[in-house]
Amino acid sequence: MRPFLIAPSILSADFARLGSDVDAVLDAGADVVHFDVMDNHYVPNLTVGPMICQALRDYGITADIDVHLMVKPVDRIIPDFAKAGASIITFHPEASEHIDRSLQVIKESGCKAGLVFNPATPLHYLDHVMDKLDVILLMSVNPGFGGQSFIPSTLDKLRQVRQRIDESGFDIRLQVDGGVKVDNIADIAKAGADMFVAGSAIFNQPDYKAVIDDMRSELASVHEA
Ligand SMILES: O=C(CO)[C@@H](O)[C@H](O)COP(=O)(O)O
Repeated sequence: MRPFLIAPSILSADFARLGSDVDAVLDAGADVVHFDVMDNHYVPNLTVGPMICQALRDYGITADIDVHLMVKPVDRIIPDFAKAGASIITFHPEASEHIDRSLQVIKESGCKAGLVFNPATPLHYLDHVMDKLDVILLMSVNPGFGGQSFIPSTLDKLRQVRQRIDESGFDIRLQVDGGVKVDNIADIAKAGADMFVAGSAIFNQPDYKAVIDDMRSELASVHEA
């Protein structure tokens, strides 16, 4: 099994000092920066664009930046994020007119590509694109806001996607996002996730390292089992 990755969501970071807050969470042991892009159209909230991604790179952030596009339309913003330093770009299939083309635009921009499934989005969108995916992200809350509770039916959906990935033989990360905490991360990992996005659970605590260490101990018990 591949190493588990912890990806703090900047949605819960301190935007007034974003560079140093992202630096702090990486120093505390996070692996990847999860960058939530909301457009007040596809989701009812508005966050950040490519300029802020570029600002993090200019500040000196070298970790992978995982851009989760909650925007519609999808394609025209992809090259801007790639130029701004994105490492991974994921989008919601129902927000794209041409899923295969959006994946191709991401790959041609030099980034890893992924599809994101809301709690009620069916998995059939995976049917013809497994060979083009580096990441599958299952939302365990409805997108738009941090601090919501994990939707338990996500565990079954994770098991289904884990089986599809294993049967496909492709090298695809299975990411989960929403309500991920120290006390549920082990169950989420047992269901098949290997990349964990957590916003409020990390950024709302004073000691980021303590939370990330606790998450890693929970995850270690899954590897050992
Ligand atoms: O994309 C989203 C919400 O749309 C997430 O990344 C949240 O930001 C996760 O926040 P927590 O549930 O971990 O607080």
